[in-house]
This record gives sequence, C-alpha cells and structure tokens, in this order.
Amino acid sequence: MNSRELLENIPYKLISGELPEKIEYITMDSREAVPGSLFVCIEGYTVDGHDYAKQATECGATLILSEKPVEVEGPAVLIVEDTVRALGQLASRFYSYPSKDIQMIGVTGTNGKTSVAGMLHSMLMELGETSALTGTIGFNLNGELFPSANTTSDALTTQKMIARAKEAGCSHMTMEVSSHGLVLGRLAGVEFNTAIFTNLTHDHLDFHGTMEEYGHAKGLLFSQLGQNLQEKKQAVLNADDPWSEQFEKMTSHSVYTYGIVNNALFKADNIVMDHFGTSFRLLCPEGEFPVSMKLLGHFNVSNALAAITALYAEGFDLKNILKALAAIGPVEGRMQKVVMEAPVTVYIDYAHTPDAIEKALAAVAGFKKNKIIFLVGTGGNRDKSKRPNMAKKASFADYVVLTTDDPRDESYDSILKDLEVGMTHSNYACIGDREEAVKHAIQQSEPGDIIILAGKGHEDYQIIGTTKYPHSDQEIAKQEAVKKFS
Ligand SMILES: CC(=O)N[C@H]1[C@@H](OP(=O)(O)OP(=O)(O)OC[C@H]2O[C@@H](n3ccc(=O)[nH]c3=O)[C@H](O)[C@@H]2O)O[C@H](CO)[C@@H](O)[C@@H]1O[C@H](C)C(=O)N[C@@H](C)C(=O)N[C@H](CCC(=O)O)C(=O)O
Ligand SMILES: Nc1ncnc2c1ncn2[C@@H]1O[C@H](COP(=O)(O)OP(=O)(O)OP(=O)(O)O)[C@@H](O)[C@H]1O
Repeated sequence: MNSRELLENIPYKLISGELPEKIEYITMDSREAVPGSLFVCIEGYTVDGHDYAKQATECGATLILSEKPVEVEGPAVLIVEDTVRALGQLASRFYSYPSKDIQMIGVTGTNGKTSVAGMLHSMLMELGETSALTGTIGFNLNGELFPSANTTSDALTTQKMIARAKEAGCSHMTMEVSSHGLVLGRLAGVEFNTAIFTNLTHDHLDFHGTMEEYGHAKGLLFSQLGQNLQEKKQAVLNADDPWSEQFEKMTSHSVYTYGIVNNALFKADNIVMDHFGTSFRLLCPEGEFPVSMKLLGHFNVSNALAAITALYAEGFDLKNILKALAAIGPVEGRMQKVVMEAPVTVYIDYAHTPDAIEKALAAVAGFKKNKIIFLVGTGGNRDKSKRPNMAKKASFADYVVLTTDDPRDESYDSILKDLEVGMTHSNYACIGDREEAVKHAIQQSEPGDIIILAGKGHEDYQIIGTTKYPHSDQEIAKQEAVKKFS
C-alpha cells in the first residue's frame, strides 16, 4: 500500500530518513519483520518494542513508527503520540477497513462476556448467518477455532481477524471486549454496530486500581460507537447494573435495556430452572413470550436477555431469535454439565470472581436435593484483593474445596491463606494441588450431591511457574467418579 495513503490523517513527525513509497506488511514484532515492513514499536510492561527497532531494520523494515527516537540506519522514523492507537488505525486502513463491512457486536463486562458472545455466535448461526467470534476461547471462524493469547487481542491481530472474517464472507462478528483491551487501545479502528454491557463487579483492580477507573475503562466501548447518528448503532445495557446509567450517557445512539429485577425494555420473570435448563417469560415491546433454553442459572437468563436484545436491535425477528435460543447448548465451560454415569451431578464452570461464584451457586440452589460441594481456586501473581471475598461467596456451599487456578510463581500456601480468610464456616479443605483437590471433591460426594468445579471452565491447563501443564477438571472428575461409584 502507498505509505502516504496509509498515514493520511495520522498526526506524525518524521525525525529521520525518507518515507518509503510502499508498505508491504505491518508488524509490531521485530521477529516477524520482512523487507518493506512498517515496524510499530509498542512499549509493554516488561519488554519495550522500541528496543527492537534495530532488529526489525535488519530484517528489512523500511518504516518505523515509535513514541520516542530510536537508533536505526536506513528506515524512516516517525514519531506519534500513541503507537498502539495509531497501529489500530493503520491496520484498519491497510486491511481496507474490514469492520465497516461486517456487523460488529462488542460485549464488555466483568462476567458474562464469553457466555453472551458465545450465545450470540451460536444463535447467529442458527439464524442462518455466517458468524465469527473472538474472545477468551479463541477466534472462531465459521466453526473453525484458532487459539488466541488474550480475551481482546492486540490492535494488529484484531484487525487481521476482522479482515479474515470479512474474506470468509461473515455477515457478523462478535468480539469480547476486555477493559485491558479498551484502555490499551487494542480496539482502535474497530467500528462497532452494537455494544453490550453485562455487569461490573470486583476484578482486575491490580491493573485498574479503583472500581471508578475500571468502570471508566468499560465505558470506552460505548463512546467508541461514535457521534455519527446517521449510522444505525446501538448500546445494549443491563438495567440491573447501576453502571448502565453512566454508560447510557456515553453514547448518543439508541439504547436498549434488559433486566430481571429493574424495569427494562426486555424483561424476564417467572424464571424456572432444573438440571436440563431454564424457562422464563419475556416481556418486551413485541408482547409477552414463553422462553426456554438449555442453559442454567439466573445469570444465564441475564446473558440470554442481552443476546435477545442485541439481535432484536440488529433487526432480527423476535420469534426466530427465541427459536435460535432454544436450539443452542451451553457455552463451553460455563455451567457445563459433565457427561458421566454417576449418582452425582458435576458442573464445570469458569467462575473466578466473587460475583460469578455467587451466581454459579445460586444457579443450582433451587434444585439441590443433598449437599452442594464447591471447588474454587484463584490465580497466583494476580489481583489478590478478591480472594477472601471469593471464599466468602463459596461458603454458601455445604462443603468447599479451596485450591489454586494457575498458581504461577506464587506458593500454594500463600494463595490458600488469602482464600481461607474469607471462609464463614469450617466445612472445607485446603488442597493446593488442583488435581488432588478435584479428586477430593469427588471423594467427599454422596449420591444426590451437586459438585461445581469452578475457575477453569474450558481451560485444559494449569500454569505452575511459567510452565503450562495439561490439566482437565472434567477428565479428573470423570475418572475419580468411576473409582468412587463403580
Ligand atoms: C503481562 C502483561 O500485562 N503484559 C502486557 C505487556 O507485555 P510485555 O511487557 O511482556 O511486552 P510484550 O507485549 O511482550 O512486548 C512489547 C512489544 O515488543 C515486541 N517485541 C518483543 C520481543 C522481541 O523480540 N521483539 C519485539 O518486537 C512485542 O511484539 C511487543 O510489540 O505490555 C503489552 C503492551 O501493552 C500488553 O499487550 C501485554 O499484555 C499481555 C498480552 C496480557 O496478557 N495482558 C493481560 C493482563 C490482559 O490483557 N488481559 C485482558 C483481560 C482478560 C480478562 O478479562 O480476564 C485480555 O484482554 O486478555
Ligand atoms: N451475567 C453474569 N453475571 C454474573 N456471573 C456470570 C454471568 N455470566 C457468567 N457468569 C459467571 O462467570 C463465569 C465466567 O463467565 P464468562 O466466561 O462468560 O465471563 P467473562 O466475562 O468472559 O470472563 P473473563 O473476562 O474472565 O474471560 C461463568 O462461568 C459464570 O460462573
């Protein structure tokens, strides 16, 4: 692409060299630079991309975009204020503004991003659309899954994924939007049509510092809808979460609300649950409708409302939306029943915040016949302030197994000690080794019990130190149940 065209409207200062005529490739990783590349220097926390400008030059980069002077011979060096945001804009242009050609749906919130995004993706496929999905589970392009390192990928990968979805003919793309992604500018250059908010509760304060900052970060998705009211765009907000009022003020576009408790445009009541799923009554501008779905829990009613509302706002017929919802299965690793022959019911779930733990326990409380056993772990070297509150919420279960969930460099003892502070009863065990902890949870069970193994969800590994070891709560539970009950 012509370099002047690529840089149009990007405020920059040329500090050395001459602009090359063409840019063949854009990269933010010196190891991927090829002749004719634009190398964008990104300053991380532990690694600074500016230190790799020389290496990128040796690999053939002819243009360097940086936030400070770098010592290179040959390529032109341009200084911009924020390389991450510039990268998003440039990559969007380089790939011919792919997000303009796809209906982009962004989902943000502390809990429920993967669930709502996964539901939307499956429902869109049921509705006969071609759909792409990005988030914690990976990049799903028409059913094919590619791994991704982050919930919200870096600005360049994000634009590349949207371009691939466009090339594959996708009509829609649903994207999980993390607060890190918003603050770090990874979504620069993405044009969203629909922005969804699930909820905001305690998490990630090691990164954001305060709940105000965390909330402000989430709100950026709604300001990103832009000011052009000629374009049909919409915000879908959870009326049951007080932060929605602030987010409503951050957009001039249409706002659709959903909720279970407070008044909302799309409201659910008469919620009934059993081991097979949930049914409820939907009250909305089109009237009253009975709804049933194979997903479990009040939180999933809230998630379903978010998905229904977003698809309605996108213009789909409500009856078809509800049919699509009835047809889809649980989202991978989210209150997913483990299929096995045993007189106990085991769920794997991704709950790793106090709020999610409370919601996961509430999901099964209504049909409990015997004990509820809850296993919960927390990650090492991450937000420690949420640990006691996680255990406090887990205390609603009759028996609790406290363990670890990617301990990284932190000792089992240090993690377990923080968790233990929050326990409100003494019916619990502390077992740092997660495999042993899962086995213990099964061993403690009796016929009729419900066991929830929380924190890992779809993940098939445990990170100890810096090594990723294979680990599956589901497989360990199955094997232990055979030992215990056959
Ligand atoms: C641990 C952590 O927070 N790391 C962040 C940090 O990375 P870092 O200091 O290791 O730097 P780096 O990104 O490896 O390197 C900086 C630059 O140098 C370049 N480089 C590096 C080496 C080399 O040889 N050549 C080279 O060019 C890299 O390609 C990169 O462009 O700085 C980067 C730039 O700001 C961040 O993208 C990166 O987030 C990583 C990817 C991360 O995983 N962050 C987590 C906390 C995160 O974003 N999580 C959210 C939330 C998930 C949730 O909701 O639960 C997510 O969206 O996933
Ligand atoms: N709307 C909700 N409100 C509260 N808890 C929820 C909600 N939806 C899901 N959960 C709980 O949170 C867990 C994580 O859900 P999900 O993966 O959808 O959230 P997420 O926002 O993608 O999380 P992360 O940012 O950590 O990837 C679920 O396993 C469930 O226990």
